[in-house]
Amino acid sequence: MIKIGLLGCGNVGHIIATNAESIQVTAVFDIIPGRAEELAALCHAQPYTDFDAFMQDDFSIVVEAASVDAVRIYGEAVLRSGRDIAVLSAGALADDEFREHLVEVAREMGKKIRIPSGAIIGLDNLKVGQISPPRQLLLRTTKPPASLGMTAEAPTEIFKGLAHECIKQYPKNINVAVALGLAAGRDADVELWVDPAAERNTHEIFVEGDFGDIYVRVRNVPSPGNPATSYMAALSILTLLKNLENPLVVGT
Ligand SMILES: NC(=O)C1=CN([C@@H]2O[C@H](COP(=O)(O)OP(=O)(O)OC[C@H]3O[C@@H](n4cnc5c(N)ncnc54)[C@H](O)[C@@H]3O)[C@@H](O)[C@H]2O)C=CC1
Ligand SMILES: O=C([O-])CC(=O)C(=O)O
Repeated sequence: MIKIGLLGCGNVGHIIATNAESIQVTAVFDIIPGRAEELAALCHAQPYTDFDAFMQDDFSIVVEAASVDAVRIYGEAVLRSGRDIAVLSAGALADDEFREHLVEVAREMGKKIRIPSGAIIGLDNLKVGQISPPRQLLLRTTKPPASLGMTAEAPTEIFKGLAHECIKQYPKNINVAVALGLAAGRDADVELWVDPAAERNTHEIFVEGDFGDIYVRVRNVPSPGNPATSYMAALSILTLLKNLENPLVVGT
């Protein structure tokens, strides 16, 4: 059974730790002590608020469900310890210099940085863009205003531009856009909307290239502990973990 160290004991951390049927969460780490202790008690793991102590525990992969900052702070140390890292806060990799360095460290150590599809669908086949670059790659995301900590009377576009700029302003809300770009091999265009009538987190993906054109709409149910995060994002990382040791690999 694969042993994981969980970095981040918030909403996604809870979903992972309490649904970990074919994986064993041995250690959990959070900057907020109460969170680490509460989650550790739920899944019979060891709680840590000190990163170096956490890294001494017994696990083969770190699952990051914390923040863009956490990836920047701890990503390299995880890889240098000889472990893979699964990254949900993919927005950290929007910074070319940081990403190239982290990838170089992973290559040097023979380890992997794994990015799940998260709150969207189809990252696997969007990778065809690495061979046949898409002319259009647009993500239109619409969320309830409260999930971004704001109010709005009507549907309002709060950002239009490139993913690597959007993630700087909304690091808790648009990691999907950066993941999309990493898959397709180019920065995605982003339109971020808030809509007071929205009950779901909707991601619409528009792609056009020599291969044809694609339109995908994902209408995600918000997760119970954090409405900004879609429930699917937690299921996606759980699925990645469940399949790590499966000899049958489905998807590009
Ligand atoms: N790639 C994707 O499709 C998606 C990515 N996300 C991202 O996943 C991450 C987790 O989401 P949630 O669990 O809903 O967030 P959350 O806010 O409920 O939980 C995050 C936890 O991580 C802890 N944390 C944050 N920074 C830390 C640090 N530097 N060191 C240690 N602990 C730290 C916090 O104290 C908190 O307990 C967020 O960054 C979110 O933006 C969320 C949805 C989709
Ligand atoms: O969960 C979502 O719908 C998207 C999200 O927050 C992110 O990409 O950071």
